[in-house]
Amino acid sequence: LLFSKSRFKSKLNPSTYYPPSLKPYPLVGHLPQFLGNRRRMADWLAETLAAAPTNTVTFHRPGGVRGVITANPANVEHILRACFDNYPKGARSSALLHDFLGRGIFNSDGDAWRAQRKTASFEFNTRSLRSFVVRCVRREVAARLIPLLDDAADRGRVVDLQDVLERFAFDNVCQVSFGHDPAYLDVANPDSATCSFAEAFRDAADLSAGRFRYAVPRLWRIKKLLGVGSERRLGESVAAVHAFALEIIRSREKEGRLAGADDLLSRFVANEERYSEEFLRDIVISFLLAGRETTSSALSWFFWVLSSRPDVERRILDELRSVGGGGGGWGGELLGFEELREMQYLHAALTEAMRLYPPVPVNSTEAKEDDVLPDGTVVRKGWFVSYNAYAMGRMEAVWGEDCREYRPERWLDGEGAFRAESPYKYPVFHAGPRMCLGKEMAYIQMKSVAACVVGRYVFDVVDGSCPEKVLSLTLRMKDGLPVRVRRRCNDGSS
Ligand code: HEM
Repeated sequence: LLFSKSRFKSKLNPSTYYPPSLKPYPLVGHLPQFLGNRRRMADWLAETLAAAPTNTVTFHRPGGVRGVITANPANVEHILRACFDNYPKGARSSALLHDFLGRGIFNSDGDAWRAQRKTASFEFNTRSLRSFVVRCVRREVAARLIPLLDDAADRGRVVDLQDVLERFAFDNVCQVSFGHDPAYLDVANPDSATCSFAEAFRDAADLSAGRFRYAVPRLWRIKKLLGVGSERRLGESVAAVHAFALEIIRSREKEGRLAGADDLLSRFVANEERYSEEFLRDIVISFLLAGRETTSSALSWFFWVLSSRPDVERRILDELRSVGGGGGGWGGELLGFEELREMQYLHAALTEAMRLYPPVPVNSTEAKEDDVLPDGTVVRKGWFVSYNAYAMGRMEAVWGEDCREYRPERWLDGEGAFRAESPYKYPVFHAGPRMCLGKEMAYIQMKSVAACVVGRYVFDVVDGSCPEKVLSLTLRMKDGLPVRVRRRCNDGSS
């Protein structure tokens, strides 16, 4: 009896139970399973977590480093809120990202994080920043996005929509963060300084993220010491990004806060607190990283999902007409904040796309002390503890039997108004004290772009099969999203 009881307990306790396909190997832990599934990592992890008794699995890395990945909302709440102090980003992640992000808000814990969070959350919540964001987005849509898509429609050109959206987001977040317009979407008039900054930024982000994927954890340190390979390239791109950011900071400090300058850097410079150049550089780089690929990832997946859902597109068009059609047209006009706020169905359609394709698919912390998660999973000091937002969107236990279906209606109440869910069930924007500061800004940007684009154009996706996913800091499409662009007819039909 005792024997069978302990067997039963170990099956229920995910810290000791492994399904046959997930038995760790001596010395190398789960590395063979990770390597075997590297091309479909996101879906493999989602399947593995769905099959686990409490949607939580303990993983072994080579060298015995262990960690827990969960898709269980009670565990997520425990990590992100109830025991927040026990789950900082931790020394490992901080070391991997330090060259690029320094002590910026994304890469700091404790008092350094708290101080930045306090100032930044005050600024992010001001009405003047919100109107500044709306102005920047409208300008970028009118002056660059529409001309680019009109040109593609006139010439019947195929465009990589993911690339277009990433360029759009980069311009936008640079303007909001430090009042600089890199004109990266202005593909017809490339400015070499801008391109090299944007490309150095992209390389620095990709190569820093690559450090997390080393099978031999400290190999990158040896490469850095020797100045070879990816570490040499990382050093060069980080130096270029830092130099560019410092140049802007110095000129801003000289000018002080310019009359009417609403960007985040000017606001930090104008603060009574005197911040060092390094502090300002790190925080600005963190903002750029936060806003650069997140909204573009969300919009790329949204447009891909929409390409096979004319019913959802029709409802967005109806809503557009009801809020902003002006002269009775089908929208596509540049909407203001109030009109965007009224677009509850569009809000739901974007939120639902991010449930299935969260821009930040996985997020990790490091346990400061031993702990037990609400589902009984044992966590040891120093282990990584991650939640997997991608898997959570595909969990029957969280969203019900239709969890894999794209259904914006699940976010609407009987009156058609958007109804938010618990952030622990939907941690797409993180949750608890470190919740995303740019959520409102992101929705303004995404809704403006989606409203304008759906109202004016029809995209024919060149290859209709599901794009291959790249699981990095953000969920990108490996080969982009090539589309043919057509102008929508005046009556809204395609
Ligand atoms: C769809 C778009 C976005 C999504 C899904 C998203 C999601 C997230 C997530 C998951 C985190 C937690 C990351 C971590 O702790 O490692 C985060 C943090 C953050 N986000 Fe966003 N984000 C989005 C857009 C933005 C934008 C446009 C900004 C503005 C610059 C922004 C600013 C921030 C900041 C400053 C933090 C750090 C908060 C802290 O650590 O206290 N985000 N976001």
